Amino acid sequence: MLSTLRADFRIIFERDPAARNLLEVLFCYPGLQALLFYRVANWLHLVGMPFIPRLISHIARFLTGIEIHPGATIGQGVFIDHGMGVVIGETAIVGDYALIYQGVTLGGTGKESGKRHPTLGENVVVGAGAKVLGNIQVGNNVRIGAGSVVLRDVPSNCTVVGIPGRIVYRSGAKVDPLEHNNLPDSEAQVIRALVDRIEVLELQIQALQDKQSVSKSPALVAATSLEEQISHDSQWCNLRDKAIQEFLDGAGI
Ligand SMILES: CC(=O)SCCNC(=O)CCNC(=O)[C@H](O)C(C)(C)COP(=O)(O)OP(=O)(O)OC[C@H]1O[C@@H](n2cnc3c(N)ncnc32)[C@H](O)[C@@H]1OP(=O)(O)O
Ligand SMILES: N[C@@H](CO)C(=O)O
Repeated sequence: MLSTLRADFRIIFERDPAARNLLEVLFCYPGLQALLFYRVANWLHLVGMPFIPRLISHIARFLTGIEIHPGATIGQGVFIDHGMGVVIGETAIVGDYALIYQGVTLGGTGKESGKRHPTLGENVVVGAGAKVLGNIQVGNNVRIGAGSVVLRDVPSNCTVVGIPGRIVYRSGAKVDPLEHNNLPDSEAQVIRALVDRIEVLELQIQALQDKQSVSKSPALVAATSLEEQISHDSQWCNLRDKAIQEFLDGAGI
């Protein structure tokens, strides 16, 4: 416990260029004061004392503007700078040496029960006003930009910014939000569409040609000429029958 308190105290000088001396840090850093209250409340919470831990947390919030549920788990050397408006939920876990600025919420989405608050790895920076919501895992050395809303797991060594939070740096390398290597190739798409269209037109032309060649097939030609022949023959028969009939009529037969 003592080493944790020492780390909570010392880290302020390392992390805050504005920190001048011991007195200033002890009396003018609400983050440190809230953590001191939390450490007592958390100990009482863990030994199963009812009500008092919540009361301590409530008094701490009144004095510092920082609300840390006694059930939260907070590592050593955590620095809550400025602090006003910070809310850390009951099942949140904050790894060692996190730096948390004012207005940060480590909260639930309102849709989960049980473990419903985030888990932050070690050495995480959460910028002013950022909201980290839900039972998500934020890896070590992650930096969350001021004003971000993080709703999904973040791997270690990343920088996340925006709403919803998106990774802009991963292990020191810039992440292209447009992922240019995965962009759709519009020219290739147009060419593909044209090739497809040409294939369809070719098939249609082929079908027309087939139809034409079928209509000119020898069988059809033969059939057509036979039909013509039959028609011609039947016309001739009609004429012949008519002539015979006229002859018979003329002969009075
Ligand atoms: C009184 C007081 O001072 S209170 C203290 C308040 N300060 C804070 O809360 C600090 C919080 N820190 C931040 O938000 C910082 O910008 C960090 C931690 C995100 C910077 O992390 P880095 O890994 O160094 O990222 P870097 O600065 O290179 O920015 C990366 C990209 O994210 C953008 N970016 C950085 N911060 C933010 C943000 N909060 N919101 C949106 N975009 C951001 C940058 O513009 C940059 O975009 P680009 O690549 O298109 O140029
Ligand atoms: N306390 C930090 C952020 O405000 C600084 O002075 O830079």
